[in-house]
Amino acid sequence: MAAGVLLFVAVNLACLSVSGNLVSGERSFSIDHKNDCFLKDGKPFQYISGSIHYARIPRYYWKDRLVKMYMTGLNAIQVYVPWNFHEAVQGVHNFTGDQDLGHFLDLANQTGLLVILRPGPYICAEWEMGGLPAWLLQKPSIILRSADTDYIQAVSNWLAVLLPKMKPWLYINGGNIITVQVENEYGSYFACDYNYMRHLRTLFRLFLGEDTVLFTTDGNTDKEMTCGTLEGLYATVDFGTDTNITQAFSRQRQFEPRGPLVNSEFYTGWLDHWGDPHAVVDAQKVSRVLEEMLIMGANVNMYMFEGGTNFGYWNGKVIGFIIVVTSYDYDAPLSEAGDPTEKLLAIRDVIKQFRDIPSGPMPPATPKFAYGFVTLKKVRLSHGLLNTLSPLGPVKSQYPLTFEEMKQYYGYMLYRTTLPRDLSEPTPLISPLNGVHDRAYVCVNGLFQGLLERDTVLVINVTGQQGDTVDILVENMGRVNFGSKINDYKGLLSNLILGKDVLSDWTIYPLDIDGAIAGGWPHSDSRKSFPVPQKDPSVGPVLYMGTLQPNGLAWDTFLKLHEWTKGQIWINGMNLGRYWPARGPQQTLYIPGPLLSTTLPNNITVLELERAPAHLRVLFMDRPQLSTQPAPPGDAHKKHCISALK
Ligand SMILES: CCCC/N=C1\SC[C@@H]2[C@H](O)[C@H](O)[C@@H](O)CN12
Repeated sequence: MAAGVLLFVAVNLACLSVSGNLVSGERSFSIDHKNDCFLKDGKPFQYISGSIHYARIPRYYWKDRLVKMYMTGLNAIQVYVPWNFHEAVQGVHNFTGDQDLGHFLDLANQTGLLVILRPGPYICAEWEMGGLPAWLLQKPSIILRSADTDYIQAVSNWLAVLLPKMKPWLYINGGNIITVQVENEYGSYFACDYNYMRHLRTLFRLFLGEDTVLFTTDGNTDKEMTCGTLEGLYATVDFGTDTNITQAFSRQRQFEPRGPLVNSEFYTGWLDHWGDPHAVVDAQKVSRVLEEMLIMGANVNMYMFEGGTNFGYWNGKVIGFIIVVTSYDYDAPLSEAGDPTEKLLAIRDVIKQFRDIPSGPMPPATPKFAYGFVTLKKVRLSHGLLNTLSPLGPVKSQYPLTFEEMKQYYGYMLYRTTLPRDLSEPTPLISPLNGVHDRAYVCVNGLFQGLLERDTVLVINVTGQQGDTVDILVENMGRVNFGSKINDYKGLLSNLILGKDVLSDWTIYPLDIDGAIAGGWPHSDSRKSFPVPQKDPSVGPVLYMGTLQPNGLAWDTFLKLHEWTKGQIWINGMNLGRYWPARGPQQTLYIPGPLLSTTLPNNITVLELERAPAHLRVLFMDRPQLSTQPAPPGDAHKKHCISALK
């Protein structure tokens, strides 16, 4: 063992012998700067924690995942609170159903798990806009994550709702929250605004009291730690399996000469972007590095332990057109569907060396079912369709308006105008300022002409006659969640040029597809409307529908859209997220069993944006496929199904 590690080990073993002098029965959680450890009720405490995001798991499965984490030997979980998940509309707060954070914390408490809470207000997390609500962008010049007065006002209003709500769950108040993080890797952000961090510290202290352990997390570089840390907030670091542990903790010691060693995000896997290979991290490497840190007496949170899914439009992205996929499996110890893996087994074997593992069997993988093929059909176009999808009606504007200007923040927007002249020859349609955010599907008189894609496809050719209807469906693929470009406006941010003409006189339809589907459309479309003759556009944006007949089972399943291209899918009104098998690596979408009905037909709606296969079939499988490379034959899928755990 390297000398450096021995030094850390010696210092931290001291912590194991100490015991604080507390009034018996008094609850406390604090930092012992003399013996370099946490103290829980006056006794040395080392947390072995895992990240789990309730916003990425249906409420029904929260307990299942938490029990599996407890049975692995964890004594704590780390939880992000996505601001935009709870305040989608400014001033309207939702803490019910899948947003019921209090219920999640109670389940963790009942399961015997302490909580490391990370309320941000920014959280990164490969989550839409890093958890910040898009309505903040109503102020075009807002400087997010700074002392910008409008941003600070919105943050203060949000934390004045959230933090008092969290106070009863503080460990010192009888709950299970032991530490609370302020902001998130702030040192990696350009602003480096100490007034902002001081304001947050004031709010957290105001609402959570002086006794709560507040901390920060940053990458282990000097610049990051310099801008991300603040007096009164305990500085911690994050790093993965390829980082030198001694160097990383030495960096923490530069800022916290005494106190517990903490790796707040030990990466057990990694995230996927559309078009990249599926990321995996070797299980043996994870368990070896974990063991080294625990031997040093370090406190470790494994990021992720249970990743889950970016349902709906919740995925994030990095700058440009590098977009996080729908699955947040993260190659984590618990799979996206909550199945224990070999990696979990290896981690559990390590933890056994440091603390007693709960007796009893590991709960098995939830049952999966291959419901088989369902053949879809096109949704009948009708004159009333736009009234259904855009009930508030269109907005007319000489030049395009953004999603934010239209006060629609997610999904799709239809921009309609007419051809200013005859285009007998293919004529370039360009977005000169790369202003298509993020993809635009261009149709003329209902016929698909091509697509423009941010950063990559900036010109297509168009033909038609003067007066033809030009429909441009613009897709918001998720907002930047990391770095300086998180002011990620969506829609047509600049004019489109067709030949020599600037296209103008737009009719803009905010599309509430989710609302229409939640209202039963298109399966209950009883409207006596006259179908519009379809020029059979087998390419371009087309809606499809179908039904998965009930079979008495509501088991988890995975939907494969083989030979479909790219789109969005809803089942029984739930937006399952984006699919893009043509780009990969993800090939299947996770469908939680509780979403399905055991007795009623399960309604499927698909918005295919580019091209559907002739067979119009989708396949419900009993195993995921997260890589473009098909899973090897045999029991490879059992990589995710260790049901034999003792
Ligand atoms: C090189 C960019 C590093 C950005 N930080 C990342 S990528 C995966 C994780 C999660 O986003 C997590 O929310 C961040 O705190 C740290 N991290």
